[in-house]
Amino acid sequence: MTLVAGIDSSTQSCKVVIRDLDSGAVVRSGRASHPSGTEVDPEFWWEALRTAIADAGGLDDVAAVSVGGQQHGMVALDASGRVIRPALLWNDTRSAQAALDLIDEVGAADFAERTGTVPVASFTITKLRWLADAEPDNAARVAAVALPHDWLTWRLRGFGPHNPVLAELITDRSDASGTTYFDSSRNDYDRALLALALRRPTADDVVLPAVLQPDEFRLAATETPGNAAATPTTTPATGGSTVVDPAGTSIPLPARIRFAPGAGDNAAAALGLGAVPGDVVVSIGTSGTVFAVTESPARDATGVVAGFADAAGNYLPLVATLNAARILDAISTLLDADHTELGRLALSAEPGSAGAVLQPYFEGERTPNLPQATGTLFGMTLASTTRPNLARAAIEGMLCGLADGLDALRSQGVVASRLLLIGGAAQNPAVSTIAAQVFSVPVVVPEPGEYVAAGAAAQAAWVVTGSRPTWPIALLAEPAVDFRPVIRDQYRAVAVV
Ligand SMILES: Nc1ncnc2c1ncn2[C@@H]1O[C@H](COP(=O)(O)OP(=O)(O)O)[C@@H](O)[C@H]1O
Ligand SMILES: O=C(CO)[C@@H](O)[C@H](O)COP(=O)(O)O
Repeated sequence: MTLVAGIDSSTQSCKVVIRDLDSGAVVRSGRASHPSGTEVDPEFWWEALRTAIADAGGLDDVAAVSVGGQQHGMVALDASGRVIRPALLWNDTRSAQAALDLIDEVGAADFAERTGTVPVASFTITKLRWLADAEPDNAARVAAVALPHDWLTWRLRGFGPHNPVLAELITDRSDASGTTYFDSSRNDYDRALLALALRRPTADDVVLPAVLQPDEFRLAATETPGNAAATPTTTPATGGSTVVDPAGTSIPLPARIRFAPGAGDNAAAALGLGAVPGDVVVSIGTSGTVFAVTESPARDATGVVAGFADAAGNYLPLVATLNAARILDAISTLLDADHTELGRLALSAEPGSAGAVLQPYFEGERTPNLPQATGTLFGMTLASTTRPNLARAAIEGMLCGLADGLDALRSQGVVASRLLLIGGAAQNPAVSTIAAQVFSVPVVVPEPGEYVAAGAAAQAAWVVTGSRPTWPIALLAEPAVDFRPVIRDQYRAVAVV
């Protein structure tokens, strides 16, 4: 049996799945938590990755591995391969003004034309401009910029401060397209935009990860000519090699293990689900995302739809919200209920929550672009202010933001024949039931699973066989369309945009 490993280094945790290459069956898995906060030292991700790999029984019998991860986070490295400051994550809104400044300087239409996307605070380019303005000494030291999955792949291969070969950073089109200094039509970086962000005359000397094709791979540092700083040793049990890290953080890896390019988490999920044109994926994790695989790029000059690339050579127009599963976490805590009880309460209320409407901008919002916003509960009356209505209003408000996202995708020509609901909160039956009331498209809930890690595992399989695997997807539920216009009508009536 040939095994491949897929990793999802997401906002809240790191998940590892080991799959059988032929059938796609999950053979074993592991996970570990990430610290909370919108600014995180990448060493915590590395530590969580090591823990999750150990929890999954190690990688010493896998043929290939690939890392998917949260998009956009700024991992700035100096010339000695050290992380200059904690990474700013996709949900850190401090670069909102930097986004406005860059749009002023470049123009929204030009940004959309050159990169597919108009920047908001989430995107890497705005974080680099924030660094240049707020921490110029740190900005002056930037020798390379990586994304979370690029940096983890580099570390896993045996590079790092102990072996700082910046030129060995690798990535893929999907994650590169989330920087807003990459043009996924030309498959090349826009270094003029990068220089503008860093306030430098040129950024030609800044190392950016090499963008690999889906069937391209790299080997470990010990097996990469000219990069032998990490001394090879032999692992007796497997006859393989160990990537030695003087900091004592080695992960045993088999000889000749292949490292696939990795991907942004949403593109990896699309791959893991086998999404095809006509499928729209709604992911409800820390972020809420709505996206689709398309054959041509989106270029939305209004900035609502991000014109990303996918991980298989197509495109991935996407709308993201900052407020998704954690709204349900917060309301569960408020109601002193666990997720199961929250769902039970929500389903005991009527569609429309008796007029209660939760606009869930608890962490500011990205879509609509309101980084300073806060959440608001509208429609409080003696009749509506009950635990069931509040539980339902939380789910309805969260889903209405995503339904607006689907409308925006459609305005870019995306066809929605069915909607695949994934992510931590999709496991709640109340979420899928209410989704069938909010979206006027058939909803399909795949079996609970780590679809980002599944997509990364598919990338790993791809670099072993040379072609994309077709692994089956089991469905958990297909709730009948039960569209209740009252939910979106009420939400629209209170909309702050
Ligand atoms: N049954 C459930 N109902 C509602 N929320 C849930 C449920 N199970 C998990 N979650 C929430 O889903 C989130 C984790 O989802 P995940 O997709 O792994 O997030 P991320 O990829 O952003 O790290 C957490 O906020 C968790 O509390
Ligand atoms: O910013 C985006 C997409 O543009 C987010 O989707 C991040 O990629 C984080 O994803 P999760 O950790 O919430 O799954």
